[in-house]
Amino acid sequence: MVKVLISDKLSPLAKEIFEKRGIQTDQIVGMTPEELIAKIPEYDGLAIRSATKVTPEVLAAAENLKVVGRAGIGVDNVDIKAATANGVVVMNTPFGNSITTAEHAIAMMFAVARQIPQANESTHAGKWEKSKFMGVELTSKTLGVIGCGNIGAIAADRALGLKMKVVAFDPFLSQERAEEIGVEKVELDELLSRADFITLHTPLTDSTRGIIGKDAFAKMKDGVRIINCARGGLIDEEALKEALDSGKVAGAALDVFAVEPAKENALFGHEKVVATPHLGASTTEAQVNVAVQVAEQMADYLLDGAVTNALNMPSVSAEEATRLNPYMKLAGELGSFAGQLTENALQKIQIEYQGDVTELNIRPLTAIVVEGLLQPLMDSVNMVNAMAIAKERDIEIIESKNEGEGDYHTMIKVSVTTDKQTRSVAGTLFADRRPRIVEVKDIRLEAELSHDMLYVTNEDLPGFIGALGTVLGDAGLNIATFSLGRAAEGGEAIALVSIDQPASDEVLAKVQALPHVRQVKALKF
Ligand SMILES: NC(=O)C1=CN([C@@H]2O[C@H](COP(=O)(O)OP(=O)(O)OC[C@H]3O[C@@H](n4cnc5c(N)ncnc54)[C@H](O)[C@@H]3O)[C@@H](O)[C@H]2O)C=CC1
Ligand SMILES: O=C(O)CCC(=O)C(=O)O
Repeated sequence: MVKVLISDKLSPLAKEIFEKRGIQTDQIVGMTPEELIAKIPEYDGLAIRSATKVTPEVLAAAENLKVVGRAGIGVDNVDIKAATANGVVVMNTPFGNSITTAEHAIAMMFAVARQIPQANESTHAGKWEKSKFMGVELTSKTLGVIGCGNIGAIAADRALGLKMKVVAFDPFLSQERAEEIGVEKVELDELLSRADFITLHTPLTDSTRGIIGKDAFAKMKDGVRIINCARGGLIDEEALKEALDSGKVAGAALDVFAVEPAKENALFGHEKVVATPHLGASTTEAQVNVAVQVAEQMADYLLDGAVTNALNMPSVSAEEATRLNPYMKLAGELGSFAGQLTENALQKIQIEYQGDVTELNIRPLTAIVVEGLLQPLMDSVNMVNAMAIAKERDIEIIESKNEGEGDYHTMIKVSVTTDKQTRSVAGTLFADRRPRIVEVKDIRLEAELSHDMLYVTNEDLPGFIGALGTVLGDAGLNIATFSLGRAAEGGEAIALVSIDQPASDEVLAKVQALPHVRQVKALKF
């Protein structure tokens, strides 16, 4: 039975959805890394928020794990490289909490502009410090948005509604999109020098870590206010403290911290700092959205092979998955066939899609061909990591589509180039949707693959078939199917023989010794 572990606090709807779809689900929150490592081998799926750290060690222990689902956006708590290498799909829910998080950023902007948390505390203490809490208006002020993706764009939209001017820095923001949102696209330095308020909405990556540090503060207006509802590591907290102390920065509203959970931080207790404990996504609506979405996505993948919002796999809808399934089998068989015939270092894989298959999403098909090809070389390859492994090994992959039909209504041809030669194998789906091999080394034949096969190449001369049948019969091997093809009369011929039991090395040696045999190989599918 398929099993999922929920290791963070998620709406109970997630468990309900998993169970309704027949997936056994355990929720264990607050495990230590060691406890998670001990528990994870039991599960096919792991559903998390931000507290669980999916480290290489966790992934190495996760022998049955197929998918990690992040109920939220940021996946900096998941080692995606290690997940890919271990063949684990990583999914997130990119829109479920965007509005909520953008609203939190706007709430934090008001809080820091009017010192609401500080005034609240003072008023509760009976101090009535009316003159202490002089604020600033937002109307007509300039908001600088760093990272204008989903959340940044919503925050910008809300700020425009508050009659602010919005400038945005985002290297991937097009001029058209900026105009559509209603923001002025600027470079970072210009944003820093013009903004009265700055809000951060980028992921934490190597290029964004510490994007707001000493140098950036020096370029800002005096009295600027900073809001961070993205990730703690974007701001150098020491530099921020200095800028707050010097008066350069009038206030900071922080939902996220360099180290979380943040029980201690140099900024805590600072009178100009408003802090919340990573509450950006914490609304009822957002938590329902992300929990439902992650559970549906993970169940779709585990049960039907549909891939949505994966960070390390191409997307495949449930409808596409159904149409793709027979092609996946064909692509896997072609890859595996070519891989078992390949004895030298792979240099190039060419995959040609012809006819009906060109209407489908070919990326997962290519991934599965490459998986099949690499499998004889390594155990740990699967369709999630196959492309990355091929890239690492400098194997060139070329896909091409030819919409017109050839002799078959649909065909996939895989050509493999090694340092010695190029070999190809092609297959189609017949009306029964079962795969058939229709070409090997440009020689036509028609074979359905089975668990144990013999691949024999020989010179096309009389007597070979009888001799081969005798060797197999003498060894007690029953022939299930026998497919033959030849380049030309008397030329190279290929036999693909399906046998009911595997052939021993001794049988293979006897076949190899038959007159006119060039090569014999036992294949497994
Ligand atoms: N506080 C919280 O609870 C939450 C925090 N987040 C954080 O918010 C971040 C943003 O989320 P979304 O807007 O949904 O992501 P997104 O992917 O839609 O947008 C991120 C934007 O940052 C831009 N970007 C990337 N590198 C940049 C750079 N060096 N300089 C400027 N811009 C850069 C990208 O081009 C993209 O447009 C997430 O990565 C996550 O870390 C998300 C949800 C909740
Ligand atoms: O799950 C949470 O509360 C945090 C949300 C978050 O940071 C994200 O979605 O990136």
